Amino acid sequence: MKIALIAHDKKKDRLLHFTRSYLSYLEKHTLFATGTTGALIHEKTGLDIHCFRSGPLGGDQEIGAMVANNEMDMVIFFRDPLTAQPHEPDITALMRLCDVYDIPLATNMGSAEILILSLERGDLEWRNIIHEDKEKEYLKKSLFFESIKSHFYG
Ligand SMILES: O=C(CO)COP(=O)(O)O
Repeated sequence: MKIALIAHDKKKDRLLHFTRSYLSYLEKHTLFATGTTGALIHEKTGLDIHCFRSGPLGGDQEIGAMVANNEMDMVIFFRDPLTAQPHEPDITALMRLCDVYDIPLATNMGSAEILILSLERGDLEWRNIIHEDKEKEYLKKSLFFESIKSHFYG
C-alpha cells in the first residue's frame, strides 16, 4: 500500500515517535512524505521514503494529486490545529480530496494508530480491489485503442 506521512513542525516529534513504534509495519509499504517530514523520518529511522516538496512549497498538493489519481491508499497527517499555516488552503484541499476519494486519513496519533493496526490486520484489502479494477479498466482502454489503431492503420 502507498502511505503518506506528513506532520506540521510542532507535531514532527510525535510523528517520529509513531514511525519508530510502527517501523516494522511501515517498512512493508511504499512511503511518501512532504519534504521536511520525509527527510527527518528517513534520517532518524532509515525508512525508505519518497520526499515531495516541503508542505508550504506544494508538497501537500503533490500528495493530493496522488489521492485524486487513486494512487494513495492512506494519509497520516499530524496537523497542528493551534498554529496558523501559510498554506492552509493546500491543507484543506488535501483533506477534502481524501474525503472525495474515501482515502483513510488520520490527523492525530489516536486515529493513526487505529489506521495502521487495521492496515496490518488486512482491513484495507478493498484498496487492492480498487487498484485491480483500475488496472483492468486501463487494460480495457488500451486494448480498445489498439483495435482502433489496427482498424485504421492496419
Ligand atoms: O506543512 C506541512 C504539511 O502541511 C509539512 O511540510 P514539511 O514536511 O515540509 O514540513
